[in-house]
Amino acid sequence: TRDPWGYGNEDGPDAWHKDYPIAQGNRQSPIDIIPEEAVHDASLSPIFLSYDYCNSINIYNNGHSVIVEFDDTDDRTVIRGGPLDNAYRLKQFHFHWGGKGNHGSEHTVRGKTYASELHLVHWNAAKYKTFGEAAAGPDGLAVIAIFLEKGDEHRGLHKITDAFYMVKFKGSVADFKGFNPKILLPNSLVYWTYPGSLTTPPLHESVTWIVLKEPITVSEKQMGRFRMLLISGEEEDDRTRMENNFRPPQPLKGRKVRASSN
Ligand SMILES: CCCCNCC(=O)NCCc1ccc(S(N)(=O)=O)cc1
Ligand SMILES: [Zn+2]
Repeated sequence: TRDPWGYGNEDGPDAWHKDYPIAQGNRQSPIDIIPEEAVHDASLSPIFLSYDYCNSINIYNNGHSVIVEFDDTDDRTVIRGGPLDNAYRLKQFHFHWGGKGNHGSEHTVRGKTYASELHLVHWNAAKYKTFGEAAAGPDGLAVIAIFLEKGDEHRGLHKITDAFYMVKFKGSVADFKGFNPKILLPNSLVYWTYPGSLTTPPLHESVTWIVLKEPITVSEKQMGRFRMLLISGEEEDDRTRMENNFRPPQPLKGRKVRASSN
């Protein structure tokens, strides 16, 4: 059975509010970021990523995205600093992407879209007992968003795109050990931050967003690998490609976007 929601005409972002009324809430994500309107906050410390003992466990296709999961049973892989009051543990990362061309990101910058957007999802294990609980709490999650811009090939991305053949179908999972997402970071950790939500159902307003200003570049060939993933299960007749799995920008509703200095 397929989740009642998706990215098609009938079950896409404009219909989500019927099952998830929070879709029309006051701190929904993504948003369009206007750099000139971001408040420069000198009190915002740099983001610290402690990813040295990071180890991935598996890669799976949930029919909405491709997800790499991590062992989050201790504080071995955390982010701290910036807008965060304590350490947040890395749980998973996943992507959103388009069809052809340069659309596919969720956040936009003065209306500019990117080919894809990577989300590194962390949860507040100091305050919540489980990820599921944190995902529903106002300060439960911290997601680092990284834009993927079309350009030269990204050498770190190959390990992930080479594994996609193992998770072509919805519901498929495969071992994926020893991948450290540190290699997916751009040179600069300069960021924008604002209070928002999950960008997919259940759309909980539980995310402190940390959007890096500097994109990483990926090649058209690498983006093509994402589009070989399917939203259909192996047993289904249809072979529907996984693409355009992004939610468009949502109303800011008076929220402040803050900019870091470094
Ligand atoms: C099986 C019961 C699970 C309980 N519910 C778990 C749950 O709420 N999961 C939310 C998963 C999720 C969705 C969207 C993002 S995004 N795109 O905003 O980074 C990040 C993480
Ligand atoms: Zn996401």
